[in-house]
Amino acid sequence: MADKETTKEKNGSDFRNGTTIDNVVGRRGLPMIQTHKKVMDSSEICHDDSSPSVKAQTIHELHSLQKKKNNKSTPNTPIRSSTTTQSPFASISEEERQKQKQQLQSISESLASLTRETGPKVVKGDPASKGSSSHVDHHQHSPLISTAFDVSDSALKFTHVLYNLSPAELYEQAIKYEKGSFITATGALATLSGAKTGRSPRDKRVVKDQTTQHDLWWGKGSPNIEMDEHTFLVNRERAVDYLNSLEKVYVNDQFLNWDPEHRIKVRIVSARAYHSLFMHNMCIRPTPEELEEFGTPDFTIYNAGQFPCNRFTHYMTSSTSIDMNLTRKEMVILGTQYAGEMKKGLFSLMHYLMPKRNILSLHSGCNMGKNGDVALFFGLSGTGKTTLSTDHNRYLIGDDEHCWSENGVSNIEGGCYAKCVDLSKDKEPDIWNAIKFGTVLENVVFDEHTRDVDFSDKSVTENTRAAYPIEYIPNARIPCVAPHAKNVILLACDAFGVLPPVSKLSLAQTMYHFISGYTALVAGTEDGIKEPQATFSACFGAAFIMMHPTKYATMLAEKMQKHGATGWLVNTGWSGGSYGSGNRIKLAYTRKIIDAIHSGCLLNAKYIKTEVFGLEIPTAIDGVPSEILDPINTWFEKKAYQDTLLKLAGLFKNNFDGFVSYKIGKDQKLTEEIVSAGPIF
Ligand SMILES: Nc1ncnc2c1ncn2[C@@H]1O[C@H](COP(=O)(O)OP(=O)(O)O)[C@@H](O)[C@H]1O
Ligand SMILES: C=C(OP(=O)(O)O)C(=O)O
Ligand SMILES: [Ca+2]
Ligand SMILES: [Mn+2]
Repeated sequence: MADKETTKEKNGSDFRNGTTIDNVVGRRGLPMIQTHKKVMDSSEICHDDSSPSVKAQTIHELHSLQKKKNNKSTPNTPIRSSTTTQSPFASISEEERQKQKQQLQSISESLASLTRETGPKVVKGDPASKGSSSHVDHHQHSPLISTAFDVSDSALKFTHVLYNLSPAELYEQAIKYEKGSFITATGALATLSGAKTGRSPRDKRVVKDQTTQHDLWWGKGSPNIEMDEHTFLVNRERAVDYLNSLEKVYVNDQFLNWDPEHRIKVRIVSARAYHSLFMHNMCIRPTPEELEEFGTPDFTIYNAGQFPCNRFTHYMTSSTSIDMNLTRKEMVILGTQYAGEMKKGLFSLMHYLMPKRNILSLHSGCNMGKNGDVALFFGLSGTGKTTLSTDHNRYLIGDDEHCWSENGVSNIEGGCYAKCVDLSKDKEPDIWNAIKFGTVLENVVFDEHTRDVDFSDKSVTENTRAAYPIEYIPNARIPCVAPHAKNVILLACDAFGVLPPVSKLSLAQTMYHFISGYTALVAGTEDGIKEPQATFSACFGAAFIMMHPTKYATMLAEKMQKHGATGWLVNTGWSGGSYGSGNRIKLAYTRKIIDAIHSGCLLNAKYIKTEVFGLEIPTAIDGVPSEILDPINTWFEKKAYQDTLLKLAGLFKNNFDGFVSYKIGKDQKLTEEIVSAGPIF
């Protein structure tokens, strides 16, 4: 290569020096046309004066000009040594040198094996780029097992760290190294999450130790399947060894919670650019100054998702394991590349940390009107939190995870994670427009040539997703904080089609439905299951809570009482029959219902009470056909409606039996009211 260039340059300079044309091109074809009459002497250079010449002497230098090195304003790009400096620290101040050294040391500590004598040799920058820095941090730490001179091959190798890369850099990494990465027509990064296209709640394990055995909810109904400390360490070692065996890992240092008083520092170590970009979008992005001062993280995720867990390991029932250790402040992911595990894993962490500070963590979306009225949207996956909180007429605070403290409501995240199946530009314009450069599009199908995404195509999965930074929604409120909630909207996607499109709830009813957490999973594509499956997920997110549901319910009741919030139950599911015979309530109608809640119109509307569930339903809402407000009107077969209603009521009752013995709030009266706020039949 170098030889060729030298030859080329030689020929060029011969010509420029005024050697006769024939001499230069003579034997190689047509003579070139001479534009300069005068034959120049050797000191003159022939060039085209119309544009200034490039300020580089060599092609190498030209390429080095293309990328501006700017450590001060963009410290979240990897620090690469320039072509002229030997060390990445050569051109920076002593203070900066120390900071960067500490950063590397901290990463080395994160990645340290617990059974060998040293942390890995970490080095910053892409191993593929020639100028990659060579600073090594061979970090010493205290091992669990102390063997005097235990030098392993892994201790001799470098692990390159790609630290807080920008979306553009991560795009390049993904496209170059991760099969299945493509740029779509609107600039999003399409990726595949591999064999797992959804969460694996049955593979989630939580370490039960002296602290957590008392703090957490264990046993029947709890999402916390126990594992012991030792097994966690076995899996941690497996993940860390896997990550260190790679040529490079991605490290994201970011924040959770927009409330500055309760901000949590998280570090995510992962093997894929897809995972790094996903978390870049989903967590709060630090400013360059904040990143410089980051220090030690409060919690670390080791995502070794491409690598399976070992089924001979105790507690493992599949090749997938998502392990949470609250005492060590670590989470390990093995055997699943579904990015949602990281986001929801951190949410579980917040469901532990925040209530300990007397802050309520919520599986809800949140938005705010022009007058400062705040609404929360609780609901399980697919019930409409993201869709309904993204409202062109209101400020978006967040779509999925929030905290409610003495200061008001704050978003935990820095991004949104929207379902994309059947996404339409007309019905959901803000989400549609957010799918652009920087957005991660998981498991979608697109045209091979035009790269237009077909959102109706479920070939890979029905759970196609878009993860984008919250500021991609034009009316997002930054910082994502809001005053106390005025309306608490419980979303249930009722596939039985018997719950009213909207009901106004008493506080006791709100608690009853919050603890029940009813929605229906539609089997649809699954073989065998012909009818919808009711799911009761306490607090509308049982998979993510860490303590007993009544802990969260008590806090919610107190906050709603204190701030005078109204509870609502909104059915975003079926009407006029169950799944299969009826239809899903039109999104346009649900939006009108939500509008009427926000505006305050619905609070003072005329109500009638339903049988069995005892729900208060309005008789009229602007823009919604009145006959659909009472579901019985929409069913052709009234008997079928009654039977289905009673069937659902029975399911509610069975589910709630598990909670009747728990006290909610300070006075016994509320508990009794809650128990009797369920269906009566
Ligand atoms: N009436 C309705 N209300 C809310 N969402 C609806 C309705 N009808 C259809 N949908 C669709 O249901 C899905 C709701 O998903 P999403 O808002 O992402 O839920 P979540 O954020 O709670 O997981 C979206 O694809 C939305 O288009
Ligand atoms: C990402 C998830 O959340 P949701 O569907 O509520 O947006 C999930 O449940 O895996
Ligand atoms: Ca969502
Ligand atoms: Mn969610």
